[in-house]
Amino acid sequence: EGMIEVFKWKQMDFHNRGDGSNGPVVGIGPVRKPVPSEDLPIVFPGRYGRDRKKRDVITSRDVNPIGISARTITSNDDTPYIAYNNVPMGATHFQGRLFVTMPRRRVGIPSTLNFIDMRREGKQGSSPKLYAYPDFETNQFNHSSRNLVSVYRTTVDDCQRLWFIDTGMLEYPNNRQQIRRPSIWIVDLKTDRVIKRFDIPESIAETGRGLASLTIDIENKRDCSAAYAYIPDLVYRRLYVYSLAQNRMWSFEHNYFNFDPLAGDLDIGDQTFRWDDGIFSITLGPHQNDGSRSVYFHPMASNNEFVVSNRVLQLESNAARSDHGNDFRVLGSRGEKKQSTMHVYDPRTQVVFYDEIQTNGVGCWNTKKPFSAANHGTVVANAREMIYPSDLTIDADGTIWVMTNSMPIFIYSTLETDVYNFRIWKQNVHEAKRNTVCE
Ligand SMILES: O=C(O)c1cc2cc(O)c(O)cc2[nH]1
Repeated sequence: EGMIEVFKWKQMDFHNRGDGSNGPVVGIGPVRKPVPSEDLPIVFPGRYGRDRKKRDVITSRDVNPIGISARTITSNDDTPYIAYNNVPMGATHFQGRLFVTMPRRRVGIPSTLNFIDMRREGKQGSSPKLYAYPDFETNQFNHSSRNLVSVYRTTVDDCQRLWFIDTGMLEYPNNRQQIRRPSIWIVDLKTDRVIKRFDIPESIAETGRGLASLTIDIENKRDCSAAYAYIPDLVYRRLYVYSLAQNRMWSFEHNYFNFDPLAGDLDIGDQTFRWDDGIFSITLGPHQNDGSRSVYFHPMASNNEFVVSNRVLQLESNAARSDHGNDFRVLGSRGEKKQSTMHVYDPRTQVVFYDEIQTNGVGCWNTKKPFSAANHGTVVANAREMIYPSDLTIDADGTIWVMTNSMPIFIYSTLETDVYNFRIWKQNVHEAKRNTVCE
């Protein structure tokens, strides 16, 4: 019942900080060089400008809304590791490796994509150091235009591939720099080789700023090339579709991708602030007999859930329609103060599990029951130890993984470095729904 604390950190640390202090680690973790499938152009900092005009205004994430400046450690831009600046965001488990992302929202982040080797360093309640993935060099954004800049979250598909978006952006406060095109990456987890990198065209997404997650739709495991990625853009409030088979991308717009102006006032970790994040998380229901499936989605600054068929999204010509008719539908409201970052449908229990940011916990909805506030349950809520659940994933064994990262305190106040600020939790899906309305 509830969630089990797996790891906790006061500050995040790395096996390779890049400053020689603990030296490159030899003989642990994958050492193969990733091989991108295409020649990539060199792109210079500033080429893509700061941001598109519409949102050139400073957002509440840049400055404290009541004017008190949060602690910022800038040092100089070359410092490879500044412990305080490392705030983990994503957590995805695959066969003993737990992938942990560290978006580059400050300087001093040695590697944006990392993993914990659970077999070597899986002791419950410990604070393991991170290994860069697929290797340290690929994480050095200033060494090559082929390298990673900033990753928010990852996902593993049914073909044992790790997918993620490199936003291509250094998201420093009041100084965002789009240093190369945002790109979709696919890594084969059996070989740790990069098997695909797709640069997202400027005609689709002006910047990579709001590309914080993606969801992969594969109709049949025997055809791994027939994969679609559904990508919410929380800043420009669009839903992008990438077809691996066609190597093409298209973009949907809909009012349902917008935040709810009445649900943007948040009170988390003793910070009160207003956010305007639009469509944020996408999850897929079960395959129907005709192969179609429901695509559930929600904006973050909203209590509402919506749904569309994957067949609608998969047809590029639908994206160009000015009127989507009834293709996109409102499911309903989860209830007051039920804003959510990530959510995932679990096929074993037919339950959707989701991060709740205002209650600092995990909620659930059994898809066999009508979508009503009364049918949403609480798996766990803990305002002291689960401040701001930033990611929720479910692995192939039916284990839920949750990252809590105290993000609002980092942005608007100061993290205490002698308390545990970051935690990773887990729970079996059947246990998670036990004694809740989701049974
Ligand atoms: O992943 C998130 O929670 C996230 C990323 C991101 C980037 C950004 O520029 C925003 O304004 C909000 C935001 N949320």
